[in-house]
Amino acid sequence: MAATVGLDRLTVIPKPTVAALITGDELVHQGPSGPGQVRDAIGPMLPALITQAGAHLPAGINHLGDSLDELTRGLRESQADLTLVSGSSAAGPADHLRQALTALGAELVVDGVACRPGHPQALAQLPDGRLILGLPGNPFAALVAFLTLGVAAIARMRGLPLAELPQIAIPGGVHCHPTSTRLVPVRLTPDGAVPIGHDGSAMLRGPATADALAVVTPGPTKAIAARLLTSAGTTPWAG
Ligand SMILES: Nc1nc2c(c(=O)[nH]1)N[C@H]1C(S)=C(S)[C@@H](COP(=O)(O)OP(=O)(O)OC[C@H]3O[C@@H](n4cnc5c(N)ncnc54)[C@H](O)[C@@H]3O)O[C@H]1N2
Ligand code: MOO
Repeated sequence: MAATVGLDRLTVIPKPTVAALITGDELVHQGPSGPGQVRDAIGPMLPALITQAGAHLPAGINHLGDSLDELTRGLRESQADLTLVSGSSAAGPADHLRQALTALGAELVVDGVACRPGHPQALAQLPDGRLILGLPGNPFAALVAFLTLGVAAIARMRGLPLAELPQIAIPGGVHCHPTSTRLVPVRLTPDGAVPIGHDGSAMLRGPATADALAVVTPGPTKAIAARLLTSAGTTPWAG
């Protein structure tokens, strides 16, 4: 098309690159989990999310143990524009993200987001400008964190505006959180959105079977309308 209108030089923005570091000594990657084990549910969902957000994942999914050294090395060696780290965003003895960021001289740009699930997410910038996004270990919380800060970071790296979220009625109402924005899996009907439950932060059943997520603003009681996270190309539900 550029050639047909006689253009010889074009400004292009390359697709951002993303790396994924999945941490957790308790994680297994095949078959059912045994005592003290958890099947990794974040690694399998990230490639499609990253592609839908418009980025590449050239080095695939990397699995790390729960040590500060391993995480610091993984972050230092990552060449990606945006590195995702799951499972070390909180403040427990095996949660090393903040210490690793300090060791690398990173600036913590966002330290927690007032949303449920997903509030321990963190966004940091290394001295050379590359970004690091901490995803909470609970799988629905990790999904929400990617959709909240991950999609926004990738959109801005691509020079794109953030998607406007349409409003939708919730005829039966939905409970608000007093101080945080709730992300609620919903089914879409001709009358509006209907919450489908199974929305605990460790659960993927609700989001996996939802048509979209309702973005419910904080309030004292129930909301009868919400914004809808469903715009094409940015969510797992886009058709
Ligand atoms: N002092 C605080 N502690 C915690 C807070 C807080 O704000 N302050 N928030 C809680 C919330 S909410 C969440 S969510 C978790 C996030 O913790 P981490 O990101 O450090 O994650 P872990 O503790 O390693 O894991 C939490 C939970 O998820 C399981 N997990 C981890 N990775 C995976 C995976 N890839 N696939 C499936 N499940 C995974 C892990 O086994 C744990 O059960 O922090 C709370 N604590
Ligand atoms: O981010 Mo946590 O409970 O919201 O899973």
